[in-house]
Amino acid sequence: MYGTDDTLMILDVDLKKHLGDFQLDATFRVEGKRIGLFGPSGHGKSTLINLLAGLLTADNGHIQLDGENLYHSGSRVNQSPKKRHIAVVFQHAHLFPHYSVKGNLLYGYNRLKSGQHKLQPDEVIEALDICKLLDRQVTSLSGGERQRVALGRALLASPRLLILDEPLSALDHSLKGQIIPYLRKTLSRFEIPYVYISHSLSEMRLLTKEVIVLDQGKVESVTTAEQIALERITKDVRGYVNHLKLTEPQERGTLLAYRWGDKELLVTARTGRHEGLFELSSKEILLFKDNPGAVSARNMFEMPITEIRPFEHSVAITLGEEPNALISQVMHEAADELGLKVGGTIFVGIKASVFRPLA
Ligand SMILES: Nc1ncnc2c1ncn2[C@@H]1O[C@H](COP(=O)(O)OP(=O)(O)OP(=O)(O)O)[C@@H](O)[C@H]1O
Repeated sequence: MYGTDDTLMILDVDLKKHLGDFQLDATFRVEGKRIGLFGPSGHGKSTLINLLAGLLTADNGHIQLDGENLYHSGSRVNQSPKKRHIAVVFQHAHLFPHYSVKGNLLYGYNRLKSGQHKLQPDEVIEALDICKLLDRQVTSLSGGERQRVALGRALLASPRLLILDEPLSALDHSLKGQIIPYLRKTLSRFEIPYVYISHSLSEMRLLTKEVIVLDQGKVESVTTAEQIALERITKDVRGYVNHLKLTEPQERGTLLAYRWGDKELLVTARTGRHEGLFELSSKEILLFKDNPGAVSARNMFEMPITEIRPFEHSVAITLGEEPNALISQVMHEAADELGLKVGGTIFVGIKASVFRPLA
């Protein structure tokens, strides 16, 4: 997790909306500034955010943002989208084709009254690394560049709430990997609260804190992406995916060595000297009761056991403390044989080849 929580947004929603055969019946109250809206396709995420932004009107209910009614059917309040000051970045960046990148970026900014500008163009342009694109026509941009410009335009409109509606889903895997760091950096730097919509749990974990889970038009829970990931540990073939931030590699023969807390991790160089986030599945962390001596795993440490959580078919074991904690998983029988205890220690083996760069 990153950023501070000093500008929390309170969003209180109770909405009903009938669309053909679909019924949205969403009730939740969430406090935070990095909110996720998560759920399978067709379960009402876009309908809900269109209602929040005022692009669609509910049958009845209310939307309160920081105590102010944006919509309240009982009191006949229904603020226009413009008055709500909510900016939306859609899946396909809807840029104005007849304006340059600069023209697009400044579109909302130039329409604000003085005193309404929360952010300045230079800082947004720098954070999104789009300085070299300013004079380009938007029709010549790549998908990732278009999304960065769309995000910059939305931020410069100084909204009270930013909605990101699956902003990465139209991009291929490697472009996603490139744009996620910009999103993380930009969204954590500027104090604009946002709602991030996706059906990717990985994006939810990297970009949000509180998560509203929609299921068939209803709010199933308000939770965190970490909690969802943990609960899926036995259902997901990849188990629980640990994210490790590794920088400044040193060469160690054919491997790369990264400093990780007080330890050194040896990693196979798959994509050169990658710096940033790496993924490591809970299934790829082997546990040993005693030091096994010579093994093929290049990484072998003794780590403290800080939490043990039993799930249906396996047990999740947290090793070490944040920001260098890892979650491993073993079957219940193995957990018994290993004699795991919170406060005890265990030997941990990880092959150098199992770390995957996120980009
Ligand atoms: N105007 C409409 N008339 C009838 N049904 C609609 C209308 N708009 C949306 N729906 C239906 O409402 C349901 C919810 O749609 P919505 O777009 O909100 O889902 P979603 O969770 O955003 O899905 P996705 O992740 O695929 O974007 C779907 O079954 C959709 O077909």
